[in-house]
Amino acid sequence: MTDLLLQAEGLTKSFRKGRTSRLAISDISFSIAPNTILGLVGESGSGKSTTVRCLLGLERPDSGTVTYDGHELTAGDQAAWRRFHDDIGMVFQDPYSSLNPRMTVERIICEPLVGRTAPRDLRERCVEMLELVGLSADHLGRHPRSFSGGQRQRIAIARALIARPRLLICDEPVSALDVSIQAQVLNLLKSMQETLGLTVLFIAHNLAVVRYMCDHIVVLEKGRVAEQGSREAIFEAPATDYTRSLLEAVPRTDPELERARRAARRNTLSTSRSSS
Ligand SMILES: Nc1ncnc2c1ncn2[C@@H]1O[C@H](COP(=O)(O)OP(=O)(O)OP(=O)(O)O)[C@@H](O)[C@H]1O
Repeated sequence: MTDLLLQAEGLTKSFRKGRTSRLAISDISFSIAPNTILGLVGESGSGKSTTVRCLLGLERPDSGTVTYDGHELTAGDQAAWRRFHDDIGMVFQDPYSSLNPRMTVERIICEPLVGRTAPRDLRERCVEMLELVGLSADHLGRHPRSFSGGQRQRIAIARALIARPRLLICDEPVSALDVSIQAQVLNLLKSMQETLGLTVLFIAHNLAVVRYMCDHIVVLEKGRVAEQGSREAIFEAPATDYTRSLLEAVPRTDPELERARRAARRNTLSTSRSSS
């Protein structure tokens, strides 16, 4: 046993383009402790998806290791990969394309458990999940088209959690939603994390969202880790110009983030004064 649930160590991956090969990620290392939320943040093209694909075994890294619950997955143990995949729930960016429009809500939510749970228990579990995400048994027979974006994301969350995963991977889970309902979905994810004791890998480009959600943050820049640390460290004393530029790019509508931005500027000024 280990006190870390998931570890990436030195992940490096390049893609061939014609005769040349380009590094997508280089020497990415971080770890996630159980029952915490780790944010993976960076601009488009910074390597978030490639990192997650390597973590999930969907891409084979050129070098580096992935270790889950004390077992090194990249050593090639298929049983360890299966256990890892069984422990994962995923919530994707776009609830309009991630839910099959032809399926009822009941089928969508129950799908991960079909063949693994007695049919008579499935409905009960499905209703339990619907209620947990703020919907009800009345919604079982309906199709995704009759739900708003926020409700669809609630259905996606119920589906991701029905098999009781230990690790929830959220890939930009609110960036396709109206700003007005983003907070509701984030609150739901946060309360699910706390209630169910989940470990969460949260991928996002919006720093306001990351600040609200995450305990520990890894900032990616051009395929490398620019910096990583606790939420407080990253937001109050960012160590790199890149993180500071990401902070400055967030719209000035979030008073908490505005405070963090001012603190970061103060810290930068005092650091440059003391070093000059
Ligand atoms: N299959 C691939 N073939 C070639 N290049 C790739 C492939 N996948 C990713 N890349 C390149 O690797 C780099 C990192 O891409 P990646 O998709 O991991 O970034 P990202 O941070 O997830 O971006 P986004 O937020 O836009 O999804 C980019 O330069 C991208 O073009």
